[in-house]
Amino acid sequence: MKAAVLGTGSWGTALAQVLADNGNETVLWGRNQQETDDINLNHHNMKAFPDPLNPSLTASTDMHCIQDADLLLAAVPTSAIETVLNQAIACLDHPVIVINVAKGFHPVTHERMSVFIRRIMPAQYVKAIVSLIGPSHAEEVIQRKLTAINAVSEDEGAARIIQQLFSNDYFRVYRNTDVIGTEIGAALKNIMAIASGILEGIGQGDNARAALMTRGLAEMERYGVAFGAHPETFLGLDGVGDLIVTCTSRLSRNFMAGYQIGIENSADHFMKTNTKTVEGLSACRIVYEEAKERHIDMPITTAVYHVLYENGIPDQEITALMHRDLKSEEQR
Ligand SMILES: NC(=O)C1=CN([C@@H]2O[C@H](COP(=O)(O)OP(=O)(O)OC[C@H]3O[C@@H](n4cnc5c(N)ncnc54)[C@H](O)[C@@H]3O)[C@@H](O)[C@H]2O)C=CC1
Ligand SMILES: O=C(CO)COP(=O)(O)O
Repeated sequence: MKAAVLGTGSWGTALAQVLADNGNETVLWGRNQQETDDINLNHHNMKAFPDPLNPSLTASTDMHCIQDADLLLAAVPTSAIETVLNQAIACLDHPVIVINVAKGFHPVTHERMSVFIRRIMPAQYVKAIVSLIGPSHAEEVIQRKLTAINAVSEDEGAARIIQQLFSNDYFRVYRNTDVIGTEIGAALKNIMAIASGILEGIGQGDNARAALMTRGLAEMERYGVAFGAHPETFLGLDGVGDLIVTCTSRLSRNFMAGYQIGIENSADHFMKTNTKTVEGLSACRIVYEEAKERHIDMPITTAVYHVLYENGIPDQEITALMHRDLKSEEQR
């Protein structure tokens, strides 16, 4: 198989290395010449990692590098995916399996990533769409540390191909057909990771984090089910799995965003200065708006929304959450 990976960021580079480790010819497309030179000449992507890369990886800033690929893996943030896929479409002349790894929603239409990709990719260029999502810090995958993730598609044959293609000694791929539940789980856990970082930043402890993760999971499931997800999906890699890895780790940019906001007891400075990919910021806005319209009870998302977008004070939002009407709380 020849694979083309769009994006020379941390996740694109790490997944390209998994493909290269498995013997696939793999090229990365990126917009930054310095990064593609670093990959081609030094077998490094210093902007993303200090670790050396599989030397068989190549990179290019010319989108024509995707032309003979069997597989197109989009590894750019949700905010950039439309621009980048449109550039890719202009260079395609044959059908490919499209893999999405972004966790979030289209910033304007609020579509899940696979829905958005299906809408903008001309049907004659799409063999299948698969989301490859799960608890997976790129910093660990690049060091070939053990990771398990889901290949998600309604097309079980395509999910099976992706499962075989990526699985190896350190990377184990499961399959799931609940596209709605997995994509919603992978997006909403970023909101909970921001909340978890806030708790850490304001000096709360393990009890608070356990409560947040448990109630956060209930919220993710409630939202997902309202959109047609299977509730059991949220007990899998794209629910509780990804929730654990991001709510408890300083490798998570969403957690670290929350941590800074918690320390400062305000999101003001962070929102004005952040340049990193923190998908939970736009996911929070989108989920807040969608939940409001559909009357889905999302107390943690609402509190994070107040902090990020309405100058809410983190410790006051937490006090308000603790004083919610007890009668409305279910047992779990
Ligand atoms: N880093 C990780 O551990 C994981 C990331 N993801 C998801 O993967 C997606 C990408 O994340 P990362 O690779 O970590 O982000 P990153 O910030 O490390 O890299 C993003 C890449 O996209 C490129 N890019 C951004 N805007 C662009 C534009 N307008 N045109 C062309 N290229 C553009 C950047 O140049 C960079 O190469 C996100 O949705 C993230 O949630 C999912 C699982 C793990
Ligand atoms: O999705 C991830 C791990 O599964 C990466 O999390 P962050 O985007 O918060 O770094």
